[in-house]
Amino acid sequence: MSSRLLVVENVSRTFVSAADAVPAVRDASLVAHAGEFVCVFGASGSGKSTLVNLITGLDTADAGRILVGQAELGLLGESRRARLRLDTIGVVFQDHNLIEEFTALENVALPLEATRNSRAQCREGRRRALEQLDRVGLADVAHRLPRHLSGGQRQRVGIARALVGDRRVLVADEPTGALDSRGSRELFELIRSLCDDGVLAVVCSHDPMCREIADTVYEMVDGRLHAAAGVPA
Ligand SMILES: Nc1ncnc2c1ncn2[C@@H]1O[C@H](COP(=O)(O)OP(=O)(O)OP(=O)(O)O)[C@@H](O)[C@H]1O
Repeated sequence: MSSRLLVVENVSRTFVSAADAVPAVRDASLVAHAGEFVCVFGASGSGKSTLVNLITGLDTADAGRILVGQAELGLLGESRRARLRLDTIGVVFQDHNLIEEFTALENVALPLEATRNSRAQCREGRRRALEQLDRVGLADVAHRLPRHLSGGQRQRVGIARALVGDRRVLVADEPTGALDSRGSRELFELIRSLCDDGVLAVVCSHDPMCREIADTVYEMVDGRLHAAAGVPA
């Protein structure tokens, strides 16, 4: 397999309040490569969203280390972690989080416009956004508002937005939670084809279809990550 893009090494995260301490992620480790489809399979409350937040630098670990490419997240300040999300790692959630007043194209172009100001740069951003929409099979609905798209199409727009700007790592938290089984299969197959194209996808899901289609499967149980039986980690 090709280059190592993500390393999670003995990572833990406990939420402490006055009343109690919840160990949401406990001593979790995984290694993943460009072109790999990794499924983190687990029940509700097992710690998947916490892991997603740690991998994407939206939250910080109490122990252990996480490397995305060459960057060690624990050594980066908030603004450099935000930069990493713009350059390398994109996130998709169950709720697509699109801006309802913006077209599909405008939504996808948004991450690029955060760092590009001139008109020429904006035009270039739109061109690259259209390229990403084409990659997820939605070039023909680029000018539609999210409310005129199906649930599956909205998730595809979310994936295009997560990858625009040549980001190579896609992290998804229950991306098919709001889709029927056909829509779920189509979305997982899209993610599969993006991986075949070199993207690393880490998909947290409790959908058994995700396990079937992934290259590597981890199970998350009470915050602990286990390589699923019979699957090389
Ligand atoms: N900010 C927080 N403060 C306190 N406890 C939290 C916080 N976030 C998560 N938890 C707790 O950590 C544990 C893991 O939650 P997490 O959301 O990561 O699980 P999950 O597998 O993503 O579940 P779901 O699919 O239902 O979102 C749960 O017991 C949850 O209540």
